[in-house]
Amino acid sequence: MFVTHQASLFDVEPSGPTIGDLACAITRTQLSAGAWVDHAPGWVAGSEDLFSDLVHNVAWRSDRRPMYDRVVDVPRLLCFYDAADPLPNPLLAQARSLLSEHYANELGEPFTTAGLCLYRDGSDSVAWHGDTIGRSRTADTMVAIVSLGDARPLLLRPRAGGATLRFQLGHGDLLVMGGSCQRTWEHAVPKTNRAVGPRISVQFRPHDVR
Ligand SMILES: O=C(O)CCC(=O)C(=O)O
Ligand SMILES: [Fe+2]
Repeated sequence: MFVTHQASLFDVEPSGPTIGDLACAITRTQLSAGAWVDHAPGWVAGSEDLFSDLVHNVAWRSDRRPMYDRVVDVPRLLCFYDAADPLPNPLLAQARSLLSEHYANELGEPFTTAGLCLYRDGSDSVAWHGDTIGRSRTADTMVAIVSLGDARPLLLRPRAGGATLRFQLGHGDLLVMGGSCQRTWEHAVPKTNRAVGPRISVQFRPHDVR
């Protein structure tokens, strides 16, 4: 495989990965315009095994997209699992069920799809955007992100202008964007010159939200 990753000393559990109790772990930050973020650092403990399973066994593909007068590689590898597709590791199915259960009342529907991104190094990134394809263009919803591998900052900024928030995400952390967040805020994972190892982001979304 093309990526190398050094296991974090703090992240290797002899018993393998385990998922924590969401109710105790989450801190909510209320944002402007009806948006919010929930953050649970280290939600998946011992996530190193899960990370290395996904790095090696997911059918990662690179996407290309038009930019100005050229077609360029999207700077990260991707794999998308629709609601009916089996997830590549049982822990992801468990995470999705726990998230669906925890947010059932507030979200009113389960998380169904899983989008996986692999940031191979600091030159992989995602530019400022909201996940506004589908119902999230017009309605409140949630996008739940589980981060594995090396930490990278996920930035959030209000579309109306204002200060940028920064969440350093990796090593089993959970971040959930909710309310109007996809419409009224944008998020990004910027490139960095720092030496960073690979990171995997798993995004769980409800039906017809991308
Ligand atoms: O890397 C992340 O956690 C964010 C990915 C993202 O925003 C997206 O794929 O829509
Ligand atoms: Fe996104």
